[in-house]
Amino acid sequence: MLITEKFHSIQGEGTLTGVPMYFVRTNLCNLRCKWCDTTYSFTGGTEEPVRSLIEECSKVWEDWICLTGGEPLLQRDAKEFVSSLTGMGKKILIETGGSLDIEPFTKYDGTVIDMDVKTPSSGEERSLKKENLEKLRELDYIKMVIQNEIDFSFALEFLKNNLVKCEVILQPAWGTPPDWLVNRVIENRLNVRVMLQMHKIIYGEKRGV
Ligand SMILES: C[S@@+](CC[C@H](N)C(=O)[O-])C[C@H]1O[C@@H](n2cnc3c(N)ncnc32)[C@H](O)[C@@H]1O
Ligand SMILES: Nc1nc2[nH]cc(C(=O)O)c2c(=O)[nH]1
Ligand code: SF4
Ligand SMILES: [Mg+2]
Repeated sequence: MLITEKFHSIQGEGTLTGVPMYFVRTNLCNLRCKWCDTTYSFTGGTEEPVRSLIEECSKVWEDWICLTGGEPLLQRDAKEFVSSLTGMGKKILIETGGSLDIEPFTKYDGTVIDMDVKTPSSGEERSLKKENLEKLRELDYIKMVIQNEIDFSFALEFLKNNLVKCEVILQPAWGTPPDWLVNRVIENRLNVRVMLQMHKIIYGEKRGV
């Protein structure tokens, strides 16, 4: 697998926020979100044999591995990585942009999928693989990054037009006032969760945290 970085931290986003995890960040992404905070994963990277990555991850003290990127589903060995480690009892949170087929990764009990539905401010709002919506399980969740009123309206429309079985998280694009988003959710009586990127609140905008 082509790797950008690996580090120990707590999960900073989504329903598992606060849970200690070992992060494996793969290199390369097929999307180019305008506000992407991880553009350093677009180039470079170090090729690491999947077998040695599996061995390394099987030995970490954390119950959870966070497989992120870049776009981790682009990696040919991602399935082997997930099937081997879940087979050994590790749990894996997979962060994906939503444009690639998630089905192979929903077959394992030990996985949770965090799937973005890209909003207009990303410039990638047409990238969603729609079939993925039916494949999400109850424990998975959808994340929409909200930067402005257009994104919020997009989220409203999306939730009106799609039957979503799992939790929906609205995450302010970093720098967007969270109180604005919370007020919009309340005004619209939206049953979603608003969550911030806690690792950036704790450490600031840094790599490897
Ligand atoms: C860096 S991406 C990597 C995984 C995958 N490519 C994806 O987009 O889900 C991890 C998460 O960070 C979010 N993210 C990236 N830049 C952000 C920003 N500036 N503000 C808020 N969330 C951001 C993405 O939307 C995604 O949910
Ligand atoms: N602590 C921490 N939590 C995260 N959750 C998703 C991340 C990501 O960049 O994919 C991330 C990250 O970079 N750090
Ligand atoms: S899909 Fe994820 S890694 Fe790729 S550009 Fe968008 S936020 Fe960044
Ligand atoms: Mg990040």
